[in-house]
Amino acid sequence: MRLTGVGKRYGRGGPWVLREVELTLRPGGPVRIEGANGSGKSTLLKLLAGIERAERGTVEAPAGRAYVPERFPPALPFDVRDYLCHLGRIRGLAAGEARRRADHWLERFGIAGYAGTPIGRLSKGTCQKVAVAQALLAEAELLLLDEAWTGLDQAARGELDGAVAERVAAGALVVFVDHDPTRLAGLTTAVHRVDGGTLHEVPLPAVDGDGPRTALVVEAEVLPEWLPGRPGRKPLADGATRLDVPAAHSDALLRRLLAAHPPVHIRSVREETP
Ligand SMILES: Nc1ncnc2c1ncn2[C@@H]1O[C@H](COP(=O)(O)OP(=O)(O)OP(=O)(O)O)[C@@H](O)[C@H]1O
Repeated sequence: MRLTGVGKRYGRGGPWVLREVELTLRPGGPVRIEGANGSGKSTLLKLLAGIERAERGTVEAPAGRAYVPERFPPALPFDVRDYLCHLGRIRGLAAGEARRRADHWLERFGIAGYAGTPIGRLSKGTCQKVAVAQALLAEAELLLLDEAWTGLDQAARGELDGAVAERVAAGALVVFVDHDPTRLAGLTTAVHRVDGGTLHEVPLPAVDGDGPRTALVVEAEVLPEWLPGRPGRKPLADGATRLDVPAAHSDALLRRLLAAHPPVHIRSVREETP
């Protein structure tokens, strides 16, 4: 995915929100876009999603794109499951598969009980879960998340973290905006900052190495290349691998390992205080 010399402004004669933006992204890990309020992060994601058009330059992005907007329009004349199935069909899924995926994501986000509820009657957080589900259901090559965690309860935030790790493991490119600097820390492979209308790559924040750590002994044919917390990996004499991460990343790491294909057998998990 590549942006070359991209310029964007809203309306003729309006100020340029983005100027001469150059960006090349490859699958490998989630990419964070950061910047102050109003700097142009959502605008950049809309360009990548194909929702806004650049006045200058070119945007090359895969056709298979899914997007969670910062504001999801809740006044849609659909029940939750019908809406998800409808979007699945638009994205080329057969009716049965669209329904299977809709039910899968409703279940994972704990909102199966709302399948028959009109979207306009949902609470804000439940509506956000639907917004996230519609994007995940597509299994798109490019997944764009604009503050998608905002308003989700803790369990759903964890589900979304896990879903991002699964998309990355499947070879998708994930680009996200979030004001929490620890969001997907350890999994993120690049950070780009929007400032003064242009984009600069910034160094990845260090994963904290001084606090408590978690050591896991796992057995697997192949371990996923990207793991939350960027764990140290030490092969053991009996063929198992010892993974070592800051304890703050252990839940995300466990979730990722439990969702791995081929499966990973977790032999032991131990907290270690320095
Ligand atoms: N549809 C629009 N019409 C006119 N101006 C717009 C429109 N959308 C965004 N802008 C302007 O473009 C600039 C960048 O907005 P954008 O929403 O991309 O910023 P952001 O970095 O995502 O902000 P935040 O962190 O507050 O979500 C702002 O000055 C905003 O007012």
